[in-house]
Amino acid sequence: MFRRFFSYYLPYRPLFILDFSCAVFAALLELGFPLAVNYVVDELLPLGELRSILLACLGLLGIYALNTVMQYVVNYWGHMLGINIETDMRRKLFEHMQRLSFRFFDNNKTGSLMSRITNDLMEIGEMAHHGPEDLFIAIMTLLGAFTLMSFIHLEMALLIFAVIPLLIWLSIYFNKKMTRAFDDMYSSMGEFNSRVENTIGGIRVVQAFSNEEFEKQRFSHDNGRFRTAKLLAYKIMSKGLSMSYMLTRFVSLFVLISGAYYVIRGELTYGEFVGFILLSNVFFRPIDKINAIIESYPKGIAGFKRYTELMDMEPEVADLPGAVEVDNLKGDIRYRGVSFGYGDKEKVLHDIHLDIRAGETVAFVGPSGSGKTTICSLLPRFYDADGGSITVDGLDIRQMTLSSLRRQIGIVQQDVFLFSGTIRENIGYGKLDANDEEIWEAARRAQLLDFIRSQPEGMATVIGERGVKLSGGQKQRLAIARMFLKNPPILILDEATSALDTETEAAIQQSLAELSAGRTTLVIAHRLATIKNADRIIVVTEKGVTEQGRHDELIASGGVYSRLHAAQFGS
Ligand SMILES: Nc1ncnc2c1ncn2[C@@H]1O[C@H](COP(=O)(O)OP(=O)(O)OP(=O)(O)O)[C@@H](O)[C@H]1O
Repeated sequence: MFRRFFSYYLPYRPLFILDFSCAVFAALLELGFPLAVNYVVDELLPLGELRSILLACLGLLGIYALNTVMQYVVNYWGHMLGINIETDMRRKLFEHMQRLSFRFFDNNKTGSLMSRITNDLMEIGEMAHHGPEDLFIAIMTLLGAFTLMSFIHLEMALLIFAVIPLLIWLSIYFNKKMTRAFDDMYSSMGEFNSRVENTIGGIRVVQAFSNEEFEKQRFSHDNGRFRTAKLLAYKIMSKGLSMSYMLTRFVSLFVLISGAYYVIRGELTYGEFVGFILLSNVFFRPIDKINAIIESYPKGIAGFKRYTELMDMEPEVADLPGAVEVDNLKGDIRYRGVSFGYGDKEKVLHDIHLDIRAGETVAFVGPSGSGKTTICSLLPRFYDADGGSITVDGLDIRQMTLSSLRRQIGIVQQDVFLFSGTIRENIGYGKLDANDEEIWEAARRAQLLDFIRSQPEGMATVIGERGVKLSGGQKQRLAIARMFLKNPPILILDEATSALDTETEAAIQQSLAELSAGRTTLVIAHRLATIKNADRIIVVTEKGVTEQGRHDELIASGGVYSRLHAAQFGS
């Protein structure tokens, strides 16, 4: 894992070297200061010459000034190193998430994924800056201070050094406990974010059901759990910090008493005594640093573990080696013996055989949950079939690159998802490099012109989050305009007009008819009235495809379709 972590430093070698060398230099200057004081007290003070003392102090001022610059570099450029690494990781994670398949998003909550991209990575960034550098400097200062102290008085130095194993043991002990506590804290933070995301996203449902009280209680339960997890982590941390503080202060006291003893016995000069005290402070400073690392390290490691878990997750649906780019497909679709199930649950599709000719409009009907949507989801490879094959124009869809296949298929979903932004941006999502003329043309064909012109801001009208400021019909038209712009040879219309009133529906049906002209169109419908004119109706039940044919033929055959029709319209 460490190797993997350090690989993120590679692009920033010069920055790392700069930061590291400044930090080492600053640490050396820190060590030099007690020696200088020792010299001033023992050599210059007895001479009684203020001038040379002032000169020496001027030298010290120089050391301080230099150190100030070093500190700035370490703080600013060092953090820049951490921020760069954090930014790279965030970009990689985001890019990786874009590749992950539908099933992954079916099983993971949005809030918890967001928490990984934001909080976790912030902690990793802190660790990336402080971790290796601070550890190295801490060890270096510790050994440097010890060497200098042992030159002054070996016995005292050895006694102080004896405390180190105890401090390190304390660190390791608390570190382990804290890693676990922070792991829990981040898991509950993910859960907590999911809850917030869900409730705020669904606030309209909450208010419509007057369930605010219920949501408040659920929220405060999760909030409480998060608080407990966080408190536990900080309790462990505080115990560790207090123990090591107490220990270091004991040692300082010990230095004072034993130093005074040796001065009285004449084994130590005043200057050496002062130098020793200052050095013992320098000696313990790295321990504070180590404690700081102990605080950030488990958080960073917990975050990095969660990060690598996600990064190691391979997309279930991906390009096969040698997959080809396809373009201008005609849309001749064949399903051969296709079976599919979501996870460990019972299979939804068994041995599906379908032949859809290029340019044909077929409508899938059947009882709810029979698998109509699932059949269509396999075509753009949102999920891969477990068995059998699907071909378009004679080529297996697994032999095509995912992106080129999906460019050939347009989907108008039941629940149109619009991004917060302007009308123009949302139509333009169908073809990112579309010019104004193309966008206006798409809007015209989707019969959106009157609406756009009635808005004071026109195309620049902001439609609110997920398009809340639009009516159901306007959202549908926007989705249709997007499709005109994308202009794919294959279309999937998922219940596209089920939520609209009769008049709007008729108008939208007209746009849809225009949209589907010349394209292979798969319609998933419940409203049998809207699909009478389909070239073919395919009836899907739990048993698979049970009937297919034109409306009149299916009514005449007296099967499932005629019963569904009778149920909707009366016989
Ligand atoms: N993402 C999913 N994860 C797990 N199970 C799913 C998922 N999507 C659908 N299912 C299940 O698969 C079965 C078929 O669902 P599908 O949406 O294909 O049916 P449908 O015929 O389109 O239904 P409807 O007409 O109600 O939209 C259902 O039992 C459903 O519970």
